[in-house]
Amino acid sequence: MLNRLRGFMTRVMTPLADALLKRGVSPDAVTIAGTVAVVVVALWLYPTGHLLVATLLIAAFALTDSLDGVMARRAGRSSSWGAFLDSTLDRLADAAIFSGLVLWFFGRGDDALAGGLALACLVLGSVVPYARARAEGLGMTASVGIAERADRLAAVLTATALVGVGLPSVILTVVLGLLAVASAITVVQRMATVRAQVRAAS
Ligand SMILES: CCCCCCCC/C=C\CCCCCCCC(=O)OC[C@H](COP(=O)(O)O[C@@H]1[C@H](O)[C@H](OP(=O)(O)O)[C@@H](O)[C@H](O)[C@H]1O)OC(=O)CCCCCCC/C=C\CCCCCCCC
Ligand SMILES: Nc1ccn([C@@H]2O[C@H](COP(=O)(O)O)[C@@H](O)[C@H]2O)c(=O)n1
Ligand SMILES: [Mg+2]
Ligand SMILES: [Mg+2]
Repeated sequence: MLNRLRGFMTRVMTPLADALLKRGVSPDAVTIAGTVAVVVVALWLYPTGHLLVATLLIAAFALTDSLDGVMARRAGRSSSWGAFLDSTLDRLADAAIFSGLVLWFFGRGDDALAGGLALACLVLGSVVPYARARAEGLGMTASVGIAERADRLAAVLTATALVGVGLPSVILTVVLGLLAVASAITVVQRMATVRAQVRAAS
């Protein structure tokens, strides 16, 4: 759903992208720095219970995933390497965010249900992009579904921030549950679209 905001994000990010390019910063550097920042914050501040600060930092750093692509396109430097690096490091960032929540809930957060649901989001959320990557590797497409990456991040980050400002933690439990279900549906949607393409080709 949020993928529709790509055009808007490009317009918002363009001045910053141009300024960074002018200073000699490469898209790859932004991809790597943004991922390292998300991973460090998620695995450090979530397990220690700093839910609000961690979420605000992660949301800011996660936006570098829009920035790097804008930079690559503005500089005419979009490359297969860049696409591979971007997608691979996205998986690390996603894994760190949900792992940080798992560590919190099974640690001092002391909520096994929320921890289990965060774990389900971690696993199902890694199958969603795998299905797309495998489809694309086989010459098909599968970039469909109700819970693509930007949707998953927006949902979990918003709910975590709300709990971080003091709202009941059941909000995050419910959102994690819905997100796990939405991720599973997205996997099924991607399998269905690949199956349809295979059938149409045979
Ligand atoms: C009480 C306090 C409340 C405060 C709440 C704060 C919480 C924060 C809430 C929301 C923040 C959302 C952050 C979301 C960041 C998303 C980043 C992102 O994914 O953007 C880039 C992305 C590009 O996608 P890629 O093609 O690089 O990625 C592909 C994707 O990962 C696929 O995964 P799959 O879908 O399959 O699971 C992979 O398969 C594929 O391999 C991979 O390549 O997407 C976009 O560009 C889409 C638009 C993103 C929209 C983000 C919305 C952000 C909302 C507000 C922004 C405000 C702007 C401020 C800018 C300030 C700049 C100076
Ligand atoms: N270091 C990078 C990062 C990205 N790219 C190119 O941008 C595309 C992804 O754009 P997003 O707006 O979705 O981040 C990616 O497929 C590459 O073509 C790049 O070249 N180098
Ligand atoms: Mg990117
Ligand atoms: Mg990306």
